[in-house]
Order: sequence, then structure tokens, then C-alpha cells
Amino acid sequence: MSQKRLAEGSSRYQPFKRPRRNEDEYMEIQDEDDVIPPSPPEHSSLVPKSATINFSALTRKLAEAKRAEDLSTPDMSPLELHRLHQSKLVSHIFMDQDFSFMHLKPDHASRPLWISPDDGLIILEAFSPIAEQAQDFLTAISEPVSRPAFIHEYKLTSYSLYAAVSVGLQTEDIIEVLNRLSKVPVPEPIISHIRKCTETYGKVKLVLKHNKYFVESSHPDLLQKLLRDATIQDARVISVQADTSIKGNTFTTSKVPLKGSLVVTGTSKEGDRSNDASAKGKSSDIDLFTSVVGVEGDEIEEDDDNVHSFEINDTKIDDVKKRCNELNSPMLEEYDFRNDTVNANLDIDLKPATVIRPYQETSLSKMFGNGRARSGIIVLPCGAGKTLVGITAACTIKKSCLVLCTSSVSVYQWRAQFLQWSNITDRQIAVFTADQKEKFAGESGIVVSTYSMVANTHNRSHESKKMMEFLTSREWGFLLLDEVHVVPAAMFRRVVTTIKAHSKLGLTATLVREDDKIADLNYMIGPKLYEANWMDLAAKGHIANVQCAEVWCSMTPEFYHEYLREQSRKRALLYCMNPNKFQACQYLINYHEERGDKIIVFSDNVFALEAYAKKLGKPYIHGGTGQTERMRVLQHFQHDPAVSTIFLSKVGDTSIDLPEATCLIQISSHFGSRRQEAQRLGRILRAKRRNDEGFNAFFYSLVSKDTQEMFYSTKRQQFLIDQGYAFKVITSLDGQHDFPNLVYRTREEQIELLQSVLIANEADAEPGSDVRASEGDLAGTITSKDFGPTRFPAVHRTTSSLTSLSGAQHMSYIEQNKSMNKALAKSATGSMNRHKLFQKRDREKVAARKEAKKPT
Ligand SMILES: Nc1ncnc2c1ncn2[C@@H]1O[C@H](COP(=O)(O)OP(=O)(O)OP(=O)(O)O)[C@@H](O)[C@H]1O
Repeated sequence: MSQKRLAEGSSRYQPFKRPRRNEDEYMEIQDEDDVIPPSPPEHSSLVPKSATINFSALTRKLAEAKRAEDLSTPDMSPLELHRLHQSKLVSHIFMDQDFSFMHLKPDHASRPLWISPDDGLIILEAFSPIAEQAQDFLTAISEPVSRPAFIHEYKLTSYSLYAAVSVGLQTEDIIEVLNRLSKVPVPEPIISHIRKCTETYGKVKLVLKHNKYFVESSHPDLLQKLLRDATIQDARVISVQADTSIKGNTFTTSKVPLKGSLVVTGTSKEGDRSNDASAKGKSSDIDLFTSVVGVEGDEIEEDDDNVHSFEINDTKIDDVKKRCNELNSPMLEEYDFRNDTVNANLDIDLKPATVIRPYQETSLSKMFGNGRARSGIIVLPCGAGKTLVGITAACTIKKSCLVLCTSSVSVYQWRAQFLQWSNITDRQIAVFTADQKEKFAGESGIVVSTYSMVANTHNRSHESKKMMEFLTSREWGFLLLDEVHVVPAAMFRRVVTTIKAHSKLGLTATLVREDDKIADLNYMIGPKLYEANWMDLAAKGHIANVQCAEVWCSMTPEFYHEYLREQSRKRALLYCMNPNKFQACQYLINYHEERGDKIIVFSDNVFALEAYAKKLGKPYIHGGTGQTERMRVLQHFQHDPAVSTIFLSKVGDTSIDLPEATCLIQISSHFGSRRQEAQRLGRILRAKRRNDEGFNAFFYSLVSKDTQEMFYSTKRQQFLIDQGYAFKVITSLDGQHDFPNLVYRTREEQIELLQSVLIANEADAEPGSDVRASEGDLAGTITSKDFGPTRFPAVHRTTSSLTSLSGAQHMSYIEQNKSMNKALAKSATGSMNRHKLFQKRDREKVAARKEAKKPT
């Protein structure tokens, strides 16, 4: 197929817009002139049931109301009467969502915000000239809910206000700026909510001194209040050095530590360090937003020169933090690292060539805004460079640092990245994994490990125990937590209570979980300090522009018949193996290979993964694939023009760094997981070619029509839709049926495929059946040589019919299903071109091996 035709093909896709996923919360807003259309509009399906309107009854009622109104308000001018009617009409349509009682400011058109008085929902007109500044402000004080192209939604929550206070914003500033941006005066309930939430925020701190935790505040009455709570009182350790007695309670009292301006290492402001004085002079000119959202000078007011504190038991720290949150006095964790003379400094800096990007700088400025290190979470899209943000933070704090990741693969990647971006030496950075237990040389250094290594409490080897003693007996300046959203709460709790760290930074791309545990991170790590806008980063070329599409594949009659009959998990296998999906996948692979794309096909289901990959002659990797084979496949994908497509199971969801990949096709996935969808998209966001003019990466989700998969798919996309991605629905791929060599074209072939699915093992049928994925991760970066072996060998157990055991069944199927992995392995050993003599020897070796395997 020629390039031209391909290009035409792409424009001939039949995009058909499905209703927005959260459409049912919206009614179409109409002009006041045609409030009552003659008949229900075509899009009436978009109107939620609760808001469905009986239009003829409504017309009648309104006519009656108008007559009654005219009689009861004889003194009104016709214009006033008209206005009154208009507002009544609107009220009927919007019911309890009618906010016409809020008066628009005269210059409302130039202000970009609407604020709902009921629930703190804020709507931003993203097309406003000052939208960018408004966005900065809103991400600092509220939670982004949805950010498509033109209208953004944010929500003020108590956590978001806590985060706002923790980055240095003050109550009156928040209200003032909101008021300036809003089209209507900020509603009174919202003002009082902001006041209520922020009045005690930021006044209590958790401080680590000499390996002991203290609750600290310059407001002794607040400490008194906290100590009246049973949980906090129970956690208190009566300190012998307590020296002040306030209203019957003894506190340790000391001077408020000195503050000063700090410049984050590697940022553009670093060079201006000497010009501090002149910079101060200019500060009066900084515009409204930067003065509020900005990082300099935003310090939390202290009422008193003295700070009072009491010690708490480190094993109960988590309970105390949780309790303080409940008592509306969340504890800020700030580390005055520059004045820490107890812990040894670490000689670490970014390499001169390392330049961090503007959004990385902004995120770090939220962390180091007032000259200390605030604990919290930074949210950046996949592939946006969270690793470098973490490394820069470590280079700024310059104290011993513990990095925790989700798998040992990531451990080695983090280590390699530290060595790549900073001047840290090999001896100063150690890893602690199942295979390697190292300590750094000298007084300070970096240790990279996994959550499970640190949280594990039983079956520790002697070496692990010694390593744990090393980790728990010292104070860490900085605890860096990667992929914070995936770690189970209990594991987190153990980590946070066993490791004593002055400051913590959590990194994630998707602060979403399908359970409600995400809020726990607020007290276990700290508030969200920064969340980047995916679309903004794509527009600026930091991540790729992605076209997302959902391809609807109808089920063949035979597959659908079985699908309806099956009650078990097999259903999932049937919709994955749908021949029409197979064909769509083949067609898309071919289409994108001809365009020069590098394609990753994702399947959670290993049975489907192998079947597709073998049938289409492509290499694959799943949990059971050995380490050498994985590396070989990835290497070919990166460097061999003949290998443009690989199949990956969920082991490739995260931590795989393949900037070559430009197209992603998803054939099976883990139910409705929004996180997995976003992480998979992340694999193509780092596309090398992203800055080429007009370049787009492609993300296809193949979905079998009229099956449960449709429901899951809709749910999965929600996170990305909220980030501004639009999923086109493709109901038929133009030219697919004319494609030569289309697989499973005949009914017989399709029935044969169906039989292979029906006799498949129950376990194979389960989506996410990649039980052999030892660590849920893939050895992604080819540069790292140290990956350990896969822990669990591949074990296949299949149930089959007698005929199939005799070898009489599925001959054609098996014949065509040769593994490309083997071909790659052969080419790697060069056996294809081996001299006859060696070929003979190889044959003899194989025969000898077979002989040895025979039961004696
Ligand atoms: N400031 C920078 N300058 C140059 N390259 C950068 C910079 N920041 C990040 N990168 C590159 O961007 C790519 C993605 O970075 P990284 O792996 O840290 O992303 P991530 O956000 O951790 O992604 P994921 O969540 O998918 O793991 C890497 O190849 C990294 O080298």
C-alpha cells in the first residue's frame, strides 16, 4: 500500500463522537430564545433521567405561570416582566442547578472563572487570555477534575487547601485572587469553607531531631488542643528535657529556625544567586499571580519567636498524623536541611550539562519554596521526567537519601539515572535488592531499594537483616518514593514508620486508584505539591501528541454465541480472541509499519498474547520470558528495522523506556483500570520523534462490541479524558477487508480458533493472567546490564481433548504459529548461517539433550 493511500486511509477513518463519559452530568445549554424546543432534542439521551423534561407539560405550566405573574405584578414594566419570565424559564430547565441568583460582575467577560456556591466546583474558561496564570493558581489551591481543551473543572477540597497552605499561600490571598478571577463574587459559603480549612493548616509541624519525632508549633494553644486527644496523648513520649510549662503541659521550647532564600540546584535561577538584593527590589513588580503562586517570599507566618514541641513515639507516628488530619490540623513536614549540622552532607550536584525543564523547575519550586524541603507529592505525566525531578531534589538537599521503587528493575534504572545526571560516584550509591545488598562508603550516600525489601518483616536473610539495621538506625535527609500510587497502604505504613526521614517526596503520574486509598497518601507522605497539565506539556513538545482511538470490532456470530453461553472467566478470552479483533490488529500493525512506526501491542492475557504474536509472526515478552530473551527482543525492537512490532504483557506497563515506540495497540487489558490505561499511554509519550513537525503518536484500544469490554473500556479512558485526550471511535477500518493475507478470513478458520479458545485452560482465560510476571515489571532500559534473572520459570499447563493430544487437531493453526522469538534467538546465535560442520554438531547436541530428557 502506498504512503499516499495510507494517508488517505487515515483521513477516511469514520470518527463518530460518543457522548462524553461524564455527559450525564450535563444538559446541553441553550440560548434563552429557544428554551422550549418544539419537540425533545435529538440529544435527549444525554439528559440525565432525573432531569428529563416533559416539554408539553412544561409549556403549559409556564403559560399558566406567566398569566398568574402578569396578574400579580401589574406594576412591572414590560421589560422587567420579560426578564422575570426569562429567569423563571431558566429555573425550570436547570432546577437546583440554577445559579442565576448570583450576579455577574460588569466586566465578567474578561474574568475566566465560575465558582459553584454548593460544592466548590470551579469552572475555568481555558480559552481566556489569562487562563495560563489562572491554571497555575487553581492547581495550587484545588484538585484538577477534568482538563479538556476549552473548559476545565477544578474542585476546592480540604486536602487541596491544605496543599495550598503548605506551599505557602495564605487564606486572604486565596480569597482575594479567586475573587479577582471570578465572574461572580466568591460565594459566602466558599469563603467560609476556605477560612475554616486554612485557619489551622500549616501551624503544626512534624520535625525529626536526633532520630526522634516532635510535634512542633509556635501556637502552644494548638498543641494543648491536640494533646487533649486520646490518640495523640497516647503517642506522646514524656521528654526529660521538657522545659516550658504552659497551662499544665510541658513543652520543649526553642527559637524558630532561620529562613532564607534557596535556589534549587540546576534551575535557571541558580545563576542569579548573587543578585538576591536586586531581585528583592524587583519583587514589588511581580504580577498578581506570581506574588501569590510564586515561590519567593511565601513564608508561613509564625505568631511567636519561640516554637514549642512535644515528642511522639515513632511507631505511632502514622496514627498521630492521621488524627491531626481529622482534627483539621494536618502536620506539615518541612526539613531545614541547610541548618542541619547533625547529619553529614552529601557531595552531590547535577552535572553541568544537566538542564532541567521549566515544569520540572516549577514542581521543585513548590517543594523548596520557603528555603526548606516540604514533604509531599509531585504529579507529572508518564515520560515527563520524574526521575530527574527526584534526582534534582536530592542534589538540593545534599544529605543521605533513600530511594524506594516498585521493582528491582527500577532500582537499577534509578541508580543508572543518578550516575547519568549527577556527579555521584559509584561508591556513594548502593542498591539493596534480593540479589545485592550494598552499603555506601563514607558517612553519607544514597541507597536505592524496593518497597517490599524494606517493608518485608519475615524470612529475612542474615545479610538483609544487617542491611535493614543500617537503614533503620540512621536518619535520612531525604526519602524518595517512586510510583506512590501503587504501593499498598499497609506496606507504606511500615516503610514510613521504620525509616526515619526528614523529608519525603512521592512521585507519580496517575494519582488515581480504583479503591479509595489515595487520600491516605495525604497524611502518609504529604499533600500534592504540584500537578502538571498533560496537554500543556504535549503542546510544548515535552511529551508526544497522541491520537487516541477506540476501535469497535463486532464479534463473529460463533464467538458471540459462545460468549453469551459462557458464564465464567472464559468470556474475557472470547472477546480478546474475537477474529475481527485479530484482523483489526493485523491491519493496524501493517498500516503503521508501512508508515515507519514502531508498534507495541499490549495484552494482559498471555494466552491471547502468544496466539496473536505467533499468528502474526511478531516477537513477544511476558512474565515467563527469560531475561536474555527479553533483552534480545527489546534490542531488536530498538535497533533492527525488520522488527517494528513487539507484543508485551502487563510486565511492560511501567518502567519500560522505549523512545522508539510511536504506536500502541491494546488488545486486552485489566478490567476498568484507569491507571493501567494511562501508564500504557506513557510508553509512547516519550517518542523520540515527538518534536518532528506534525508528528503524532497513536494509541488504539481494540474493543469487542456488545461485550463487557465496552463497559471496561469506557471506565479505563476516564482518567485520560480528564487529562484532555479525546478518544475517537472507529467503527470500521477502511480497507481492512481488502487487505491481502487477512487472518481468519474463512468461517472454518474462525471455528478452529474458537475451538482452541474453548479448550484453553480456565486460568489462561483470566485477563491479567500473566501470573508468571515475577515482579510486575519489565527490564526496560537496555543500558542496564545488571538485571537479575526472572524468578519464576515458565510453567505451562494445558488441558486438551484426546484428539488434540493425538496431534490430529489444529494442524494448520499450529503450523502457522511459529514463534518469532525463536527466529530472533537463532539469528542471535547465527545458527542460520552456520557452517555445515557446526550445524551437524548442533543437531547432535539437540539430539543428545532430547535423549537425556527421556524418562529412564
Ligand atoms: N530535563 C531533561 N532533559 C533531558 N531529558 C530529560 C529531561 N527530563 C527527562 N528527560 C528524559 O525523558 C525521558 C523520560 O524520563 P523518566 O523515565 O524519568 O520519565 P518518568 O516520568 O519517570 O516516566 P514513567 O512514569 O513512565 O516511568 C527519559 O529518557 C529522560 O532521560
